Amino acid sequence: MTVETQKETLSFQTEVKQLLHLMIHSLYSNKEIFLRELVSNASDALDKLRFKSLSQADLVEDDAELKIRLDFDAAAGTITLSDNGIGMSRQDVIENLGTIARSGTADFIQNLSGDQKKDSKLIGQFGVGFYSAFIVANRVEVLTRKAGAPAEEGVHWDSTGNGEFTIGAVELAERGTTIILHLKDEEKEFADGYRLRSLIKKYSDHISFPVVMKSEPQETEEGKEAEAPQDETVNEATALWTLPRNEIKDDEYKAFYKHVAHDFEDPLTWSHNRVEGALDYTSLLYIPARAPFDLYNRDAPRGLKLYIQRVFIMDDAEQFLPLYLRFVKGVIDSNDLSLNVSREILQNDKTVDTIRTALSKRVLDMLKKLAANEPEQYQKFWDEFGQVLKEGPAEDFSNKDKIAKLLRFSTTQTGEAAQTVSLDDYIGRMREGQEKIYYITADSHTAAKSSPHLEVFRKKGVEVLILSDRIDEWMMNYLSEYDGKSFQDVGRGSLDLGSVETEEDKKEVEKAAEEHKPLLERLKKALEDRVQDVRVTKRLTDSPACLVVGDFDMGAQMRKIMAAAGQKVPDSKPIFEVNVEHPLVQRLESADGDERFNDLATVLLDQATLASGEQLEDPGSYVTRLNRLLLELSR
Ligand SMILES: Nc1ncnc2c1ncn2[C@@H]1O[C@H](COP(=O)(O)OP(=O)(O)OP(=O)(O)O)[C@@H](O)[C@H]1O
Repeated sequence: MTVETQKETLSFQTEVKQLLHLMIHSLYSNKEIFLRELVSNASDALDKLRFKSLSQADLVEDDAELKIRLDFDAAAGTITLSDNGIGMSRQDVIENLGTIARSGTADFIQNLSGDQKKDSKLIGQFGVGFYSAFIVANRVEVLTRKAGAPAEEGVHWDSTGNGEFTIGAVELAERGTTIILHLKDEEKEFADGYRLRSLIKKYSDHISFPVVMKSEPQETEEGKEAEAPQDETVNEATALWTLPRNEIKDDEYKAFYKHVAHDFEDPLTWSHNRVEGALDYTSLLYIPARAPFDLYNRDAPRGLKLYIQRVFIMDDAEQFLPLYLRFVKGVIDSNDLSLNVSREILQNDKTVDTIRTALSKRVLDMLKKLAANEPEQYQKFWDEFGQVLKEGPAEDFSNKDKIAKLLRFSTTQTGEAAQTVSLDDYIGRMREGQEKIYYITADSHTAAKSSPHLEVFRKKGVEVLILSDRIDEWMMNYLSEYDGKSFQDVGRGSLDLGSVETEEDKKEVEKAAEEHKPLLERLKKALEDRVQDVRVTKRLTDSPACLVVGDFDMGAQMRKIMAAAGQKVPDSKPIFEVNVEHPLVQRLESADGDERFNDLATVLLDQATLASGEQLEDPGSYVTRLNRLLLELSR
């Protein structure tokens, strides 16, 4: 290295400091992953150079053999990893190795608990990357020169990982990046040929580029001169997805996933397919075990790594999968697209549309298989990504039945908030004579579980799906039936229990409505500003009254979503249903004086509103009325 000029000391962004601290402390038991991360970065840098050189052939200069070099010095306790890839400019280095650009990072870090065991799992949501070098090194140097830049634009970055780094200009004869790890005393064992070889084999065997090391010195016979160590490629260096499936071991699939996804946990499952015929492409799709922290940020990077004829084209090619499958990671390698595609071209390309349709089906089939063969693993998937899959019926109407099969619900039968019941399970347990799939929506599982709307279902032993995720009511707008059975919101319209309800039940309600007509009329008049109708309920056994949404009116959850989005919410009043068997309603019937009747009726309506999880427009009046009634009672 020549004399360093333009040297300055800069501070890491706060988030980097926090991440470094977290990484060093929580990934300690996985420390060997540093090598995979650095090799993955080197491989990405080579991919990027190869791509750029398609349009700028002179970028590769006279150094066209793309490779990664790994050296070590046991005496000095250093490991050196070099690539002749795209390299970085001074500005690139400051941005890439001093900051984290992903939005939401600060919030993510804020939410860490400080409990190393828990946090080490969470870091999987982040991806580890370059900073993992500091797990084993107490000083890291980076020497890099951007492809195409002159030798004097080399950059030297140097840091002990303690909040600051220095950056200076040096002359570098070759393009690309060299990373020198000065190992901590207790990690010096990594500066060993066998150890490094085995780590490369284990984690980076099937990346697309050769990893070259010097051969180990041979034992020599006395008197003979030792042969000088030779360069040798220590990995297979054939991109994994290009191999036939039967030649790939599960461990190799898993290692490759970690390389592609920068994840340190195994994937839940994968699907590797070669399609030939009208279209010719290979896909290798993985389902991760853990959601990234920014899964719900719809602008966060997502998508597959796109290769065309084995040449890397871009990361995060989101056009190959619909948004509701944005958790899928992997590679698509097409022989039909032109090497000079851009994101804009991909957006309007028929071939891409066809591939997206096929890949969506493939992912759904892969999930179906996982659910059938490894239900516990599927449950893990659901807990992490279920909410995203719920966007599916709206986004991908043609696959809505397949998606519906994959949904999992909490129900009145399980009594727990965990979503574990499939629609097939539900149908398998339907009561004789039950024709519909019943569900309830509410803001929270607790509110849904104690909703008065469930009373008659409990009495009749009919299971009800409990939907309390924000997206649920919206999703149900797109699911009208499953397996020939229609869905019925138990809080909407007139209740149809099919033949679970006897003729007698029906007659009784009709009779009650007739008998209590004057009460219903009086209630309607008293509450006409707030309800569209008053009727005798079939829903309640224990509660005096409840609110029902009209068949074509918007439910409470949707109203809230629309209001939060600043949209105008259509005006509609609920239907008020009363349980004429209930003593409070009977008392209402015998109430004399309009004031007392109105008080009691309004209190019942307010209570029904509260029980449906809504807030009262005028809570103060509710309290005043209730107190007045309580005082009367104690008189
Ligand atoms: N060997 C390299 N050559 C060129 N650029 C590199 C190299 N290593 C890292 N970089 C640059 O530094 C950036 C940050 O690397 P880092 O490993 O921290 O994150 P990442 O690879 O982008 O994401 P993650 O590893 O979290 O998926 C990379 O995106 C890349 O631009």
